[in-house]
Amino acid sequence: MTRDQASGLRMMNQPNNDKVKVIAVSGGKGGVGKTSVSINTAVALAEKGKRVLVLDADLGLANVDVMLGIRAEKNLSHVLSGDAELDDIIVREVTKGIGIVPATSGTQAMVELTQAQHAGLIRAFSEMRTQFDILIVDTAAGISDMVLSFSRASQDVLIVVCDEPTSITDAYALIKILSREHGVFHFKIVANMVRSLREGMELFAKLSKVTDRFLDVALELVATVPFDENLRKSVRKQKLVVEAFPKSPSAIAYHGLANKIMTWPIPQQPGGHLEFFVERLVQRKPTEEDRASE
Ligand SMILES: Nc1ncnc2c1ncn2[C@@H]1O[C@H](COP(=O)(O)OP(=O)(O)OP(=O)(O)O)[C@@H](O)[C@H]1O
Repeated sequence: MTRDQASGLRMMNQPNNDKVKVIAVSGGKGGVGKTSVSINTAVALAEKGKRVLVLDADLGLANVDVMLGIRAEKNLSHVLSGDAELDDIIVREVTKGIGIVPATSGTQAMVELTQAQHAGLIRAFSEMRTQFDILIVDTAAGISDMVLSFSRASQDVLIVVCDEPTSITDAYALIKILSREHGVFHFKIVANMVRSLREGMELFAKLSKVTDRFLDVALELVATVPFDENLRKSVRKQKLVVEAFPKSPSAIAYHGLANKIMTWPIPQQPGGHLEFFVERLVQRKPTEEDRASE
């Protein structure tokens, strides 16, 4: 770590960034509902008085853009190159209490960031003036280094699954690589697009059966989101279901998840969790060369 990075991390010992909870939303497979979970839960948390930042680590702002009819001129890549500050790229017009950090363009892996970009990322977080309580990271599909870095760095990892063989196998592959190579052993499962609570529990049981058999991990079912036509209807209105149809089954489920999140412990280490998050985010996996020089 360079001197710049270390001093950037020390700067995070400020009340501004104290006690931030960081949650990654992953899933392995695309289209399982990660963005819907991230953004609706963020709004539900905001309605309960939390200040929430959603870091869109998916490709572009495509999903959120389409969902909400917003367009971002600058994104995380401008922050990494030093052309913008995090505070300046946050999209705030979505709904009161939440801000969105648009994704970096392309799929550049966090582990492939240059030294200057590493320092830029740490500086960007440490200098952030925006105050928030919860950071939700909406990761991309797949098991790219970027997805792994964000999941490894977060305090809680939510895995969204639906009842399709490919969703279950992709979620399993993600859990396997996170546990075997990145030291993540606890996963909070969201069963999405299910027809009943029972179907949600069966889906969770299917996934747990394989993880129990082959991996040393702990899974917890934290939400069952019903299949809900209102979700698609609200997208057509460029609104979120929690706002457009607050009494619909999925909105109730997102609120239930938000209530649970409010009970999860907040990190107590000095500087809150943001320092830890950024430190882990930019950590490289040791290379053969590193090992040889040890
Ligand atoms: N519970 C649900 N009921 C019905 N439709 C849903 C539900 N959850 C998500 N969807 C729909 O499924 C589609 C994919 O959802 P979403 O974009 O949230 O998934 P994603 O995992 O973020 O996808 P991607 O990997 O492409 O970013 C959207 O059209 C969304 O409206």
